[in-house]
Amino acid sequence: MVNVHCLNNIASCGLDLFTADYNTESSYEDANVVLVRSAKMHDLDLSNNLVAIARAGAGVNNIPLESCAEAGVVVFNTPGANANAVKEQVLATMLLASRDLIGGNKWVEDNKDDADIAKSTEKAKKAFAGREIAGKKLGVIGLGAIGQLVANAAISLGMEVYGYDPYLSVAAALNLSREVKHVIDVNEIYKECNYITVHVPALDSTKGMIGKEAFELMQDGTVIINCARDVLVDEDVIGDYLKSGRVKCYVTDFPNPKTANMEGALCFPHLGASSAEAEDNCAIMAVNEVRDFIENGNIKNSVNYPACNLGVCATESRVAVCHKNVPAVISKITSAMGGANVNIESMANASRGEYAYSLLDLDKQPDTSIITELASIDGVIKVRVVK
Ligand SMILES: NC(=O)C1=CN([C@@H]2O[C@H](COP(=O)(O)OP(=O)(O)OC[C@H]3O[C@@H](n4cnc5c(N)ncnc54)[C@H](O)[C@@H]3O)[C@@H](O)[C@H]2O)C=CC1
Ligand SMILES: O=C(O)CCC(=O)C(=O)O
Repeated sequence: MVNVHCLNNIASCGLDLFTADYNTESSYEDANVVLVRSAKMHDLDLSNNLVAIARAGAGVNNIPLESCAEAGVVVFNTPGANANAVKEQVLATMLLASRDLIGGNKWVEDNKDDADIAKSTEKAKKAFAGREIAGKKLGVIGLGAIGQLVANAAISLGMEVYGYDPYLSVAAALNLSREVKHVIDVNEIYKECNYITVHVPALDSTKGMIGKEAFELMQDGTVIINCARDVLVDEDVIGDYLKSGRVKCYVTDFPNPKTANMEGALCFPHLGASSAEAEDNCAIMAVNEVRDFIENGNIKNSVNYPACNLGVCATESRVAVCHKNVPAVISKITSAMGGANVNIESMANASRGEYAYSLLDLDKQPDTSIITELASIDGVIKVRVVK
């Protein structure tokens, strides 16, 4: 039985994909697999039972990736599975920041008992007039799964779009409308754009990336949309720029005591991925990744171990080894197998930074003494008999 613990609500259409070999009611302590959305895992212990964590979503800043790698816990995410939901949220908030639909709706709510509301409407509405987004310039910082969808959608809405992503993947580049102006200096976006939306991961290198220097370059009345993570924008200084009018509106999906009380901030309670479709997509992708890992040892969409795939095991046994990416580990593994007269029928190995992963298909079941021997090799982190 494989024990699964869900730290957050995971859509049932995903959990339903687990067969009777999985117990989805496990405690965290007994879990072999953890499914998570935004729950913070940095202060949780990583038990020896744990082999995989799947983030049903994109951002993994709530998971201690390095400690997991060091403990042989493979962490997955679900790239692109919630991107359309966030794209739609960005478009909606761009419109809300341009047309005072929220103020107008509140006015109706406040005047709902006025028998003459139809007449007063025509007088009141001028207070809620706004501007159109067509013809305006949008800067998209980060052209991954979400950024590219936002950029393309904004083009179809008649905006002029600037995109910035120094690590743009070939796949993302191919999906991007040719009308998006790809800039190599992010300052061009700060100087030129009326709307700026950020879609990068929260990393040490991206924290505070939209700060004083960026605000100083912007035009008066700039709208900033942050549906990525609060730490990307310097929220200690943005209040001053909202007061001065340099920034007209700061949309954030990550309210905190500072922004929730900030005039000019339009805050939402982390709703970007909260659509039924995104929740289903993420749950299905996460469970499929976990099942392929547990049942076949294959790794796809990990954020701390390399991709590695040997398909479905057709030999007597398969062993998976998480290890350090250092010399001689693989030769020691193969000689331990040879010494025990176990033949390696096929093998896959891949590395990612300091860590590596090997899958070995064997002609016979290795006995426990070989597994113990493998586990004791210097540089080996975790050994799992997959079949
Ligand atoms: N509000 C919400 O509910 C959601 C928020 N997110 C957030 O959005 C972020 C982006 O999500 P995806 O587009 O799915 O991820 P992604 O991994 O597909 O795209 C991220 C892009 O950022 C680029 N990038 C990295 N550093 C950069 C830098 N310094 N400057 C410019 N570009 C840089 C990468 O090259 C990549 O193309 C996630 O990391 C997460 O924090 C994601 C989904 C839902
Ligand atoms: O699961 C959620 O609602 C949060 C989604 C998110 O922030 C992400 O995928 O990075």
